[in-house]
Amino acid sequence: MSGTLAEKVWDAHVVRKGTDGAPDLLYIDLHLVHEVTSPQAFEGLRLAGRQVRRPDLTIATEDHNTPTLDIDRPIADTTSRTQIQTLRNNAEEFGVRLHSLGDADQGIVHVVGPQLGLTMPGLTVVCGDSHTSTHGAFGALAFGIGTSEVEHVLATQTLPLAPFRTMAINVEGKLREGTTAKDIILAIIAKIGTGGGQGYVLEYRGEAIRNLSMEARMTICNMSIEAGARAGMIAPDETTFEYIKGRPHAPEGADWDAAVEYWRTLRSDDDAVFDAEVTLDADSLEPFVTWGTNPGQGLPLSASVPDPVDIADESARKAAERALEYMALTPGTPLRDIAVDTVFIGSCTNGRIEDLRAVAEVIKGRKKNDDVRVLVVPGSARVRLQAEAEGLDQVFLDFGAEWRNAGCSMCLGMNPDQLKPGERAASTSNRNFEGRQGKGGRTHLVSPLVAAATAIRGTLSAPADLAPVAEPANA
Ligand SMILES: CC(C)[C@H](C(=O)O)[C@@H](O)C(=O)O
Ligand code: SF4
Repeated sequence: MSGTLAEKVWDAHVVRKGTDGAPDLLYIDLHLVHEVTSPQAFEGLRLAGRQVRRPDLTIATEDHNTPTLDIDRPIADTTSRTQIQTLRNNAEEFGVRLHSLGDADQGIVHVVGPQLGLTMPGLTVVCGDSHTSTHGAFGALAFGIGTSEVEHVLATQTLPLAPFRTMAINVEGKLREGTTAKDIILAIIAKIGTGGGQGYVLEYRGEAIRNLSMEARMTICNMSIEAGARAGMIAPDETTFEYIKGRPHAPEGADWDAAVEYWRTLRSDDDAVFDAEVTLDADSLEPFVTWGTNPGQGLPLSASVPDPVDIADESARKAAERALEYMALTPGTPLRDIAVDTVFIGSCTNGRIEDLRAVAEVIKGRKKNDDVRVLVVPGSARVRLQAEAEGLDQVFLDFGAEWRNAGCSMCLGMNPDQLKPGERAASTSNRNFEGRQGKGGRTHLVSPLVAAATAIRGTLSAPADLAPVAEPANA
């Protein structure tokens, strides 16, 4: 029977089929855990006298509450310290592997899983975190779950899941220079809206997707949730296999060959029917930035702040009015004229080594704008080590940026890295809700390339807006 990628992975994991509209019970292959959504789940186990059913399929890391400075000192903030200590206690009590601050494999949960080779095609992956959709880039069915579901998975390694609908997102053509995966996903969300993916598992397909690296594919799947989707997926291919091969948890020898043979079957059949289809043209795509307070309020960088008067739909108009007021923006202002005081480069959307390389390439030999504070926060300690091995840290420091330790950091400001009221950031993260990066802070979501150029010019900019670096006279 022909099916979509998502249906194939789902069907391979049904432990018990639901009848009369009841959810199917699915087997879970990988459970990722962090400090924010796990304390009550472990407490639930403790109260019920239960164990973690499969500690070998469960892995925890510290990310949201970790400081990015002075990580060898006790965490100053009491709430964060308690949160992290609780995870450490739980991991020890229940025998769960934990990568703590200071460990080379600590980092944002969605950066750590793929990096260790734990995230693989065809797996079901869950985590008490909405951006678990990131792992779908490998052809895994990856869902964010709530704390009570975390407890259920800890106790049983299964999860009852309601049926989903499928949406194909076809991104055809070739990306132009200066346009990236981030621009693709921001454009998709602007097109279908923050509720456009509700109830769906999205499958990103087409030439532009096939040409993307794994890291870029993760950027896209990461933000599926910002379109309201249950999950986002991309069929695995040679790029996927290449990325996984040789990683600490990747299969080896005959197991590798068998795995790849199976992984090759994980694609939507040519005659598979999707419940919905959307198409985006990569050829005409420009760098995209958000102007509002949800990830769907985005436009090409060459556009101007929209005038709510021109928005026909009343609720969208009201949302735009409110967003512009919060963002302190005037309709008609060219987006390129918007000055920021902070540039944040990091998060599970764009905190991987490739993102840091892309930024370094743009800023090399230049200085940041005097009025802008630039924070570069690697997505994991490994990314940090790799960047340092490549000398990227020096490029950031010479530029005038701050080079920090790994974690979620200013993506959501659960640690000291926050915007002050009224401050405005260009951020490579995924959410621009009111107060997301600090109370009263204003966020423009951008790609790493736009972040880099903005840090130089001080206003939202793309690398194409930069004057060439002057060659030394004696060169
Ligand atoms: C803290 C966590 C539950 C949350 C999420 O689920 O996404 C966070 O990671 C975020 O990005 O807002
Ligand atoms: S980096 Fe941001 S989006 Fe990703 S898990 Fe952390 S807080 Fe959530």
